[in-house]
Amino acid sequence: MANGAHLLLVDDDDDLLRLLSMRLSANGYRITAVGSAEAALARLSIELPALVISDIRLPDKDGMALFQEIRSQYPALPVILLTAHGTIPDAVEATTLGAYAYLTKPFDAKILLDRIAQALALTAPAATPADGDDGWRAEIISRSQAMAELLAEARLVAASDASVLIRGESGTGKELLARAIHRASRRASAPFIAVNCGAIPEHLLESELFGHVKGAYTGAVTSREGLVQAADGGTLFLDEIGDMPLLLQVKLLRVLQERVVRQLGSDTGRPVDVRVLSATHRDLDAAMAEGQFREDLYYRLNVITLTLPPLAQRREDISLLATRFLQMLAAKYQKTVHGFAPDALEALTRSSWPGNVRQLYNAIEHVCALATAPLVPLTLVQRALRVPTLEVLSYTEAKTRFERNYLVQLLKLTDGNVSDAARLAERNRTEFYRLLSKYDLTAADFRDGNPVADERQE
Ligand SMILES: Nc1ncnc2c1ncn2[C@@H]1O[C@H](COP(=O)(O)OP(=O)(O)OP(=O)(O)O)[C@@H](O)[C@H]1O
Repeated sequence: MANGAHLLLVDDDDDLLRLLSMRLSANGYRITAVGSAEAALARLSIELPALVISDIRLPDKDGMALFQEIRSQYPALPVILLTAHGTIPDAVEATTLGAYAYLTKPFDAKILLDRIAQALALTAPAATPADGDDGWRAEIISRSQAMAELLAEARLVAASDASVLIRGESGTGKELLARAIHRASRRASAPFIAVNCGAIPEHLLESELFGHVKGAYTGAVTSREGLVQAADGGTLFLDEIGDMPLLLQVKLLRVLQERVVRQLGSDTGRPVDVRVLSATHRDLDAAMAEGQFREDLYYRLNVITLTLPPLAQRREDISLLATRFLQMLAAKYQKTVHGFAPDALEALTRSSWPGNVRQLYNAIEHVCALATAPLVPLTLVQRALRVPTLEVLSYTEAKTRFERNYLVQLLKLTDGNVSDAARLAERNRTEFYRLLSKYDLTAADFRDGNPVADERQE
């Protein structure tokens, strides 16, 4: 749906301008229509639209010059160019400079509507809750329906004191969500203590969680309060709970049931009031079936489950996350990078992201470090995604590369034994040697320090 998005139309053809305005208004857009580049720049300085649709040929300032000015002054503003046949090369060049798309006149209104919707979807702002009270989730960047629903649920859950199990693949933002729940809860002003149960060795985890008294074990030279106690009044976040050793699971369960912590080596317990949030990327049902995770603890921790969808299932979030991360990193590294070229953003959106938001952040950090222009091009994104760029080789070059690789593979496979390699290639030795010398390959280089007896060049 158009949702009343504001579009600026720029064309010196009055009839087209009128027709387009009617069509787009009928589709729910708010339209400002102007007949020249100067008028367009004036409008932009008054009110920034969500998108500009501009003819490439304009009377005063050329449409291309207008486009370039928009690029430099408002780099995040998407532009769709309209072109007649004579100006197609300019339009193609404009897309390499960051125009979202170009359409050749006469164009199909349906295609224009599709392009507008796509461009707006890539650049739409993050959803802001209607009550404006979004401080609790300020760190969570999202605009997908899936995340909006999850956050609405999290907000409700936060008001209760129920234990919450947050599930989701690694890097989906489980800890971020736990912090947000804490911030939205009545415990917000008390501590939020995060413990990564998978990262602390078993023998240390117990004393980290419950604390110890002086002399409880060799090396316990002073008494120490545990993390459960430190979270008193607040929230204890047990990350990677699926990695908690069975023995500690029993002890944790007892603390949660009795609401009393006993330091290692002490006989007396101290009352504690904590809300427990836990997270796992492991399949706890399978862990329970295998006897690796206690069922009673599972039910105590899992009063409510929230599941963070993998990034690939909320692709609408990708361009927003990427753009925000780029802005944050550009500021951090003091680089002049404003945004992504449309095809670069599309490549990011289409990628599979098995490492989820963490992997996306790392990719953007890579891109930001290597960026040399204000608009990140597709090639740089492909590099960060480790997608090989399509290299068009001549037939001869492609054949040469193939032959060289083929010979190298054969020599590796046979440890440099030319007789065996020639046999596999179904060529005689003389011919095989000729091929090797054509590519400057020496069989001896593939032998493991032991020259093969019968391999002497003929
Ligand atoms: N929606 C989001 N908005 C902004 N940053 C995010 C979002 N989701 C995740 N991140 C960032 O991605 C990184 C990974 O997030 P987080 O540590 O919360 O994931 P996790 O699911 O707990 O990972 P793991 O299972 O590996 O512990 C963090 O740097 C976090 O700030």
